[in-house]
Amino acid sequence: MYVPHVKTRKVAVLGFRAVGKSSLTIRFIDDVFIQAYNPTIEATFNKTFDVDGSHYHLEVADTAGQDDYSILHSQYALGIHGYILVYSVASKNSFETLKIIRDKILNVTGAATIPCVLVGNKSDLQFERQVPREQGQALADSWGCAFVESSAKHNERVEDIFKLIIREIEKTTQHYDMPAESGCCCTIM
Ligand SMILES: Nc1nc2c(ncn2[C@@H]2O[C@H](COP(=O)(O)OP(=O)(O)OP(=O)(O)O)[C@@H](O)[C@H]2O)c(=O)[nH]1
Repeated sequence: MYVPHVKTRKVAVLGFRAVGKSSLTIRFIDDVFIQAYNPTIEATFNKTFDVDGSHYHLEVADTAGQDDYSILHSQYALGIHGYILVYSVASKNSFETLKIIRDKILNVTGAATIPCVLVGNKSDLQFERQVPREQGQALADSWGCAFVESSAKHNERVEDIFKLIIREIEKTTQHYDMPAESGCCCTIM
């Protein structure tokens, strides 16, 4: 009997408070949207899905909202294959804060670059927009990462975020699934 090989990948969802990290995660996992705001302490979710013909078991760490002065806990820096960095298109401050968050990840991991997807969430709030799409795209280009604007509320581009992070991880980590005897090591684990 053919048993498909499942690759396990761990990602962390990081960003300023109330940008929609939990909403995106829960929309992806359970396809629901919760209007009420409940600050996250931390939560881990799991989902198995297919990307580009491969099976993935994705572990998603939904983190507490960060500000400029928050300490990045090491569990979100080590053992994570990729990062989903979320701002709200209706909050310039949340966009600026992401630059600091990414620097903290680079500091803690010691990596020069990290597999990541930059996400401008709440794209449905067009009349409250403070961050033009072009600015998001330019930041993602400067980081060499994928970019998407999403709406957890309207379920727009949500699954794409998780497919994109898998693709970003695979670009840099083809060797994760090699047998241990091959003597390979991982970059940011
Ligand atoms: N209009 C709109 N509201 C959203 C969207 N995503 C989330 N929200 C709302 O924004 C608020 C915060 O959402 P959360 O998902 O709790 O945000 P979070 O980033 O996980 O919050 P913390 O964990 O406290 O940092 C809630 O009231 C959500 O309903 C979206 O795409 N559009």
